[in-house]
Amino acid sequence: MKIAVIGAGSWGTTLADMLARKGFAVTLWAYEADLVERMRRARENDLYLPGVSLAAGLDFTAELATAVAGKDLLLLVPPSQVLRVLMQQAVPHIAAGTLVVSASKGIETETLQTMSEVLEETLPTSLHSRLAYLSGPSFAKEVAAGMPTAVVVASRELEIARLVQDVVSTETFRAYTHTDVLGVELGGALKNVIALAAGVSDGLGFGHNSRAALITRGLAEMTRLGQAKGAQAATFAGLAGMGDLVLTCTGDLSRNRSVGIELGRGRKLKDILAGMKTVAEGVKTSLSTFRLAQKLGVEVPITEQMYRILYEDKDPRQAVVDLMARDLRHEND
Ligand SMILES: NC(=O)c1ccc[n+]([C@@H]2O[C@H](COP(=O)([O-])OP(=O)(O)OC[C@H]3O[C@@H](n4cnc5c(N)ncnc54)[C@H](O)[C@@H]3O)[C@@H](O)[C@H]2O)c1
Ligand SMILES: O=P(O)(O)OC[C@H](O)CO
Repeated sequence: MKIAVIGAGSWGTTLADMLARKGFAVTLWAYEADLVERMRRARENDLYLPGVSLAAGLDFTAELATAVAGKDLLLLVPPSQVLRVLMQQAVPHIAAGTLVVSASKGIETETLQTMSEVLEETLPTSLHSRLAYLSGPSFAKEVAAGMPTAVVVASRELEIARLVQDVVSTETFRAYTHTDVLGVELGGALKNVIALAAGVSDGLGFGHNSRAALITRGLAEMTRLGQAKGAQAATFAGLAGMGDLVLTCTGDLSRNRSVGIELGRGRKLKDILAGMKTVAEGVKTSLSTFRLAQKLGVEVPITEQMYRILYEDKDPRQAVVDLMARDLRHEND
């Protein structure tokens, strides 16, 4: 099977390396042409995955058309906000019958569309039944180090999910199948917003009680919004929901949680982002999720406060006060 991985950030590079080691012919497309040159020479992604020696058979290119042409499977791993433009450029070169798997976690800010909605709008209808989504608790660094990891592959067509499950699973990377595409992709996108909030809580010096409350009530609002959009509630109790939420709200490797910690310590968003070359998807997804929730008439109190901290420069301490002062209610309301 010939595979192209689109996006050479830490996750795309890790997945490309893993699949090349499994014996597939893998081409990794990078946005940065100079990075391609360096990866070819040193077999290391010094920008996004330093210190990891890449598989001998892994091929690199900065040409998107070359990357996608003649492939059996495309694994899409760019930041979510650029998926649309990349697909618009790639479409004329994608062969009929190609499997297309998205591993990006986010919601477009302009359209409020999820990755499945973006792909269904940009790819020809003939490819829609060939689409799948990879999500779940998976820090790239830990996967690259061969640490046991469990993820979910969702597709509306169970057969396609099974096919992709077989392709991506290894001795240390265990994929489960799912058919709730929306639930799986929303779990991965929405948890980033709650992870920012958990970081803010840590940065403010709050403790385990606060974090546990954010995780649990965060899951409640993720589920509420997901259901309003047509996802299944049970999906949010699985790897792509609760699993990824716990990982990202507690793990020191999370970029989203790290950004939240800095905000909680009083740094300004633009200063934090200026020093970052990696993507913290939750920053943009806070905006899209808050707008989406307003559009669907769903209450998302944690996301709303995160949006106000990020986009209205609200003092994080006041955001906590406002969250705690809301009307008292039943837990399941
Ligand atoms: N890193 C992880 O542990 C991890 C795990 C699961 C899912 N993800 C998801 O994978 C996606 C990619 O994240 P990552 O962590 O691999 O990236 P990263 O933060 O390591 O690197 C940033 C990436 O953005 C790319 N980029 C920047 N500007 C671009 C542009 N204009 N056009 C195209 N590409 C551009 C860079 O080339 C690079 O590939 C995100 O949606 C993320 O949520 C990441
Ligand atoms: O580092 P983060 O916060 O982008 O999280 C990475 C992955 O989504 C964890 O599953």
